Amino acid sequence: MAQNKDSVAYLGPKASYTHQAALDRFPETEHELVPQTTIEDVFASVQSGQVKQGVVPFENSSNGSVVFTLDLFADPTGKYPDILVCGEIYLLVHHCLLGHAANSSFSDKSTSNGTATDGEGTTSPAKPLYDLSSVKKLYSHPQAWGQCNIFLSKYLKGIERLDVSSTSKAAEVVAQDTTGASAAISSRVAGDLNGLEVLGENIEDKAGNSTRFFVLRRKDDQTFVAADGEANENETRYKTLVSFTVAHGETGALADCLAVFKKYPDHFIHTSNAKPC
Ligand SMILES: O=C(O)C(=O)C[C@]1(C(=O)O)C=C[C@@H](O)C=C1
Repeated sequence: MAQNKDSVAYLGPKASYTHQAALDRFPETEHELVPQTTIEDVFASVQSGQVKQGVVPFENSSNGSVVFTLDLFADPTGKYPDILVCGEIYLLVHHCLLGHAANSSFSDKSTSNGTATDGEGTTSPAKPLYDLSSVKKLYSHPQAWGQCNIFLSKYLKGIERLDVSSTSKAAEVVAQDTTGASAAISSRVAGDLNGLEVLGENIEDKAGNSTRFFVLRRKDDQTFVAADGEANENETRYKTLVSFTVAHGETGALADCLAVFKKYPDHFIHTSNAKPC
């Protein structure tokens, strides 16, 4: 495990969307990017100080919250008391269906690109680039299924779906099966890295499909604490993530908590003025 002070953990392996988001913010020329097997491993490596920061997926424009990450923020067993969100990264997510196409024939490529959108930004389903009749198993991260419903229900209805820890893990698994029976929903980058064919491209339901990632750090990390102090002196405004639990037995408990925003409007600024930290 990297001890470098500029090390950044991410949900791996290489070529995951989380890796791509991490590279956007933390170029490898200045940071050591450290792949982790699960989102929880990213939390654990930041909490333990093994890495300086971590990148985790948080929510998707078409499929909503990443529940694994939300559960870790809720932290019911108190494992991650020092984790703080200190940044956000948005990534446009274009999914591909990846596999070994050696035994399949080409479908008509001239009609293969389904990227037209309707008025609501919904993408009509992309058409497969290859005959998919040999595909018997699909691998991906659970978040990806819900982003590709139209393509999956039209061309791969009833095919067994197997959850794996990330989309790039799915590409790795599928690369091992050269029979053509397995396919992954993952990125083109992961396909290239694992020697897989693109059997379908832009298979996400909605144009503009994007995922928001959070950057994590320890709240007592002195290098950031000093920078925060300096920023506050300059009246820099930050977005804030607040996590809390309400008394579930009390009617209106959540409304009571939220009422504080109405009661003290001067303490809160409109987010358009806030700097993504
Ligand atoms: O980073 C990856 O590749 C993942 O598998 C995670 C994840 C997520 O949990 O949202 C990241 C981006 C996409 O929305 C789909 C999956």
